[in-house]
Amino acid sequence: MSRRAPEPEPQAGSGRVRLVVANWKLHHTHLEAIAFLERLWHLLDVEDYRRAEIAICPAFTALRSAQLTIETDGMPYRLGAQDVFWEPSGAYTGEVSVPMLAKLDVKYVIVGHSERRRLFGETDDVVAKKAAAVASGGLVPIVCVGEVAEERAGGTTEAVLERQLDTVLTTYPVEALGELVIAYEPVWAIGSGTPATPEDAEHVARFLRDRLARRASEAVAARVRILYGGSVDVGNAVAFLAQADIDGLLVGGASLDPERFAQLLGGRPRIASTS
Ligand SMILES: O=C(CO)COP(=O)(O)O
Repeated sequence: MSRRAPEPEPQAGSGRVRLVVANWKLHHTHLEAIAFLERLWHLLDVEDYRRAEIAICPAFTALRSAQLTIETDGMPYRLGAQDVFWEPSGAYTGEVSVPMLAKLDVKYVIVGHSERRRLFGETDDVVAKKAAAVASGGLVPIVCVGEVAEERAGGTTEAVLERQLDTVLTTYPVEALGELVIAYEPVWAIGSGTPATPEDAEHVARFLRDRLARRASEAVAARVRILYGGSVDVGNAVAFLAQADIDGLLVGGASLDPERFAQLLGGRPRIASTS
């Protein structure tokens, strides 16, 4: 099926284009990825594409198939990767580089997801190196920040976020700052079925934007897109998107099934009802 989808429109108030990202984590083979994309393309209305840019982040093994499927059918989906290494090439067995992803038409790269930090020992410095490499290579990092339950209970959420964000800003190419995407993912909300409240998430998004204004500039702070992630689903997506400083969503579990993800993107109540 070949049809043209409209470009996503900037939000009236902020001028920022909403971004909804599917992070499939360790799910879906390349065949399942193709089937998912074809089904999503069938389910979504042309109008759904005006409301948000949609990015799909499959496993590395599914990127090539996803790229071909998207290109062949002229689908409006952006491709994203879930991780990357900061060196462009070399003796780094098992790693994948930014130039390799660029050749697959990958636009976004998730860096610093809490699962990478927690399970694979990624430090703030590692996350900063990856984010800078992605931006220098002309791609857009989606930098994940977020506190664990103990930090939240101990009242150190803002200090943790500040440290995570500031480390990235220290080495990030200045000319690319406006394109940066930040995802606030409170670790306790990921996969738990207990999301942050939209008000709490907005409070943190505002905090991050203020921090960007101080560390970079007002202009950068006004352009950077801030996403919320952590137990986002059909029933709460609209409430998060209704917040002034939340420009999109980073969706895990609810992005795996095309019917569920399509409903989240365009299902009732529609995202349009927030603007
Ligand atoms: O980690 C996440 C997305 O990156 C969130 O996962 P869930 O949506 O499954 O809570």
